[in-house]
Amino acid sequence: MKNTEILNTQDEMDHDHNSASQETPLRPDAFELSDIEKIALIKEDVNHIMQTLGLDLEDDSLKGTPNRVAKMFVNEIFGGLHPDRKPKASTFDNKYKYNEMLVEKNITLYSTCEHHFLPIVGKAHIAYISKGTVVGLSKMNRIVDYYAKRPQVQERLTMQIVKELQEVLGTEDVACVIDAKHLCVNSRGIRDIDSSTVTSEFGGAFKDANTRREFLEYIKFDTQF
Ligand SMILES: Nc1nc2c(ncn2[C@@H]2O[C@H](COP(=O)(O)OP(=O)(O)OP(=O)(O)O)[C@@H](O)[C@H]2O)c(=O)[nH]1
Ligand SMILES: [Zn+2]
Repeated sequence: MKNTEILNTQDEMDHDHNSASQETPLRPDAFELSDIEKIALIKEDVNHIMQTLGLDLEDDSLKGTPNRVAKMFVNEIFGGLHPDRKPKASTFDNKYKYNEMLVEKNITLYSTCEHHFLPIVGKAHIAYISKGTVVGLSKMNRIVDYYAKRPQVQERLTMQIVKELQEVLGTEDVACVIDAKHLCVNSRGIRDIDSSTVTSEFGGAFKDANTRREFLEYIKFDTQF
């Protein structure tokens, strides 16, 4: 049986949406250097780590690694640190007058644990109930991807996704559940390959038990095409 660690942010965390705990901790000078300058500095740092480990940086296969890791950090796995990369979420009037919940489920999630810089891999499920505005479906996947591309803890990631969609949609009625594997738990340390972590954030109408249950029922659908 799957051993699932439940971290229910709804019950256990502070719900003040302006609280600093939701913000990724960044220094005030975080964006003073350009991406190109950051890549050059990180390349030197990775070079230093590899030298310390005793690796031969003249080796054909290793010599490009410092540059590859630096580019990957700045442009890919930590690319979501830069606010310029926040996806523009195109919204529309709810002219269809669709007033039920909309669920975008099984959104593939790749993030990085901020404690060990190891991958977090999982699925995010989002629901909202329109108060007059709708958002393009793919924008929900893009918002997940943007906040995932940071050093993260799963609790903060879940809350950041909900807060962003609440702002974009102009409603509190947004929920997110994430089920993810942390390689820092699965592949090192305790090395429990089967455990995964579930977090949830239920805003507005989703605090109601029936509405929440409806969302949780939909995400159980085993959609095959
Ligand atoms: N709450 C929370 N904890 C996380 C997350 N990702 C990793 N962790 C945990 O952060 C903790 C860091 O604990 P430390 O004791 O400083 O790290 P460690 O010595 O490497 O611990 P072990 O993993 O137990 O070997 C570990 O228990 C991780 O499992 C996350 O998204 N949320
Ligand atoms: Zn970790």
